[in-house]
Amino acid sequence: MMGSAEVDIIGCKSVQELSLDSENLPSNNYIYKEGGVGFRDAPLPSQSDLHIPVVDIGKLISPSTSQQELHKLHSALSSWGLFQAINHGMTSLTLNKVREISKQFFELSKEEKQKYAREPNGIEGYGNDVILSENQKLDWTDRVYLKVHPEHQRNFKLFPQKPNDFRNTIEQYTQSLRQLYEIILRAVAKSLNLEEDCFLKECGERDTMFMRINYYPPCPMPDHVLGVKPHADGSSITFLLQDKEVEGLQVLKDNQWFKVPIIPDALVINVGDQIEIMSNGIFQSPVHRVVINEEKERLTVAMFCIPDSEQEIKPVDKLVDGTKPILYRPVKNYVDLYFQYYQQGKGQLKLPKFNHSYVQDFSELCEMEENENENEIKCVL
Ligand SMILES: O=C(O)CCC(=O)C(=O)O
Ligand SMILES: [Fe+2]
Repeated sequence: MMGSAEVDIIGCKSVQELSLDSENLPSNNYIYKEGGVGFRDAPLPSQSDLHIPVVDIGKLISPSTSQQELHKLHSALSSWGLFQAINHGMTSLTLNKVREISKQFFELSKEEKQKYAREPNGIEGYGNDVILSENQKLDWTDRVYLKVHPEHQRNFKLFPQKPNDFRNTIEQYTQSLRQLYEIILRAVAKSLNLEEDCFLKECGERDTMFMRINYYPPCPMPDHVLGVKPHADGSSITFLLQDKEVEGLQVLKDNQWFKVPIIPDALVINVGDQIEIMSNGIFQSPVHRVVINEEKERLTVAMFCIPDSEQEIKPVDKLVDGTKPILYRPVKNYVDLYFQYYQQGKGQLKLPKFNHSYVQDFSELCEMEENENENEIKCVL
């Protein structure tokens, strides 16, 4: 762990700094030899008769149109695990403001940004991948990761004070997404013919929201370096505000990567592993990755909704019967396990399934967690 000089050096630099050093190509830790042109050539779903579904939130909540929109939502989540939400109540002005203050933060000097740096054992703040081993593959991205909900748990020491309107903008954005979170979780439950507050209750009262600003500097080797390696999110649901101009997000469907197109005022909403568990696999958290650009930087803002860590997450009773056997084991504090796994560069955490080889993986993980409490591996951004 952390032994080699090379790893230590990479660890000190932001990806932003690495990208400015035009003399040097990215080090091996960033390179996927097998990458090749396929990385960036993923088709847009529309070129293959498939579409990433668009759901109109206004229609979803209006009694005269909700049935039809619920149907779309159900079909979107069961086929892709994600959709683009339009007419969600936030104006382009609001969304652009969120993009702008995020971009302005990354334009600050290194010293200013460092004031909000993640502590070595912490998870929140400004930084990039935690390096745990020499062979770990690294993501070509710098991040700001902050707990934004509930308000009293915000760690203001790590909230940028510059640009001046950073905090206010994030405050308002969080409030809007909080409302949208409730709307979406209700709709997801209704689309499965469950009580509408079913998933909200399952997520517990002390659920949290973490915001992650992802900044992807240009990269001279875009066919062999990834902005974010393939993963599914450990959340209940995730909201993603994409860059308005630069593509990068890809989603895996039927073993093929597809680009997620840019709709400037839409939010990409995907289910995370914890809704996959609660829905007993009817909705599966999509595997996605980020490719990068040779000339252009890209900036996105993700908001992860996380169930109460004390809450036992399990398939809801009504989705289990003789014809639909229970697929997942109950789990608490899934996100902690998820981060440990991801950080070790093991890729995607296998969900705690019954009757499946995954179970073994998962119990190993639980043991790992118990053994490592003293020597805690703290994670990412
Ligand atoms: O930046 C993106 O397009 C996606 C980022 C992402 O998948 C994540 O932060 O989990
Ligand atoms: Fe993600």
